[in-house]
Amino acid sequence: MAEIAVIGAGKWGQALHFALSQKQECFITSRTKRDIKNFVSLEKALECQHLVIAIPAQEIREWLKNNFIYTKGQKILVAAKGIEATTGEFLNEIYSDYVPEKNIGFISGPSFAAEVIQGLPCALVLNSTSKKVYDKFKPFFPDFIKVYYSSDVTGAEIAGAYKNVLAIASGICDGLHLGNNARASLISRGLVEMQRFGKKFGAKKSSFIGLSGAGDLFLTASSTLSRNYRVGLGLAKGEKLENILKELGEVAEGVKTAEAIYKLSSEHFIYSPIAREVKLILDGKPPKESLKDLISD
Ligand SMILES: NC(=O)C1=CN([C@@H]2O[C@H](COP(=O)(O)OP(=O)(O)OC[C@H]3O[C@@H](n4cnc5c(N)ncnc54)[C@H](O)[C@@H]3O)[C@@H](O)[C@H]2O)C=CC1
Ligand SMILES: O=C(CO)COP(=O)(O)O
Repeated sequence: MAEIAVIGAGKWGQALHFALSQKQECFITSRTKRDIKNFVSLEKALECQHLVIAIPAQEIREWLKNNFIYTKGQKILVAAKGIEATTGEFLNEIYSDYVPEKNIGFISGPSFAAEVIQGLPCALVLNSTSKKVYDKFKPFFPDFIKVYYSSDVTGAEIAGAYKNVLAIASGICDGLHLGNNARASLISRGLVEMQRFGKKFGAKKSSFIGLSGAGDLFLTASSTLSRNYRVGLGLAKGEKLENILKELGEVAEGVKTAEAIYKLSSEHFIYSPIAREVKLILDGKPPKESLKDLISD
């Protein structure tokens, strides 16, 4: 029996499959059959003792409900970055109905799939309340990926999800040609904003200044390799969200996560001005107006 399988063969699932195939056989599965080495059925993948699930945040509740059978005490790694828009629940809350906390971990950190699949160097954080999950998965990773451990699941999750919203904001800023000064201000204020949001949910400050927060934010908010950043560029040009997403053809988690953060910030009275303006722009507010509102007191 193979030890490890990736579930979800999108960009990130395929990149993780490539990485995890360097030292051992790694299976991969998805809802549509793909021409990838070691592609197997879901049933076969679920027989593995170690699973990496790369299904987007907004889809995972339904997927777990309809497909997931947890009977073998498998160890699970969650690769998605997002907060469920309909409920405002974090991924660890959704998964807690299916997998015991001691057997689950969450990946965070700056890691464009397009670079990982070329074997370029990368550093990730494996976040779990149980270090045993890290100890189990770490040996599976190839030499080009350095994997750190953190127990701050909430901090990593919030950082990974929030940076997607800030990447949209940064794309808007660059799309409006506001300059490097404006983008640097936006990113640094965004870092403070996500930290403030995280504090409300018990996240550790250190997660936001490390790889999971600043690392992933700096990456995503300054590169056209980021889908979320590209959504921002499109919005700044006045393109319709629907058309931007159609053209993208891949998930941009920041879109729905902006809704989730807006909801949670309203319920918990958290000051989240950048995420709020991103949500309003996604709902149709002209980006230039948002900017005025952001810089005026
Ligand atoms: N692409 C990247 O560089 C990185 C992506 N991530 C995160 O990983 C997650 C997945 O992203 P990508 O693979 O890049 O997106 P993608 O858009 O390339 O692929 C998404 C995959 O999820 C599958 N999927 C969607 N709905 C499904 C459902 N209801 N049931 C079963 N499968 C379903 C799709 O078939 C597709 O294979 C996202 O949360 C993203 O934020 C995290 C780090 C890096
Ligand atoms: O999370 C990512 C890199 O760490 C990928 O970001 P995008 O989904 O914006 O492409």
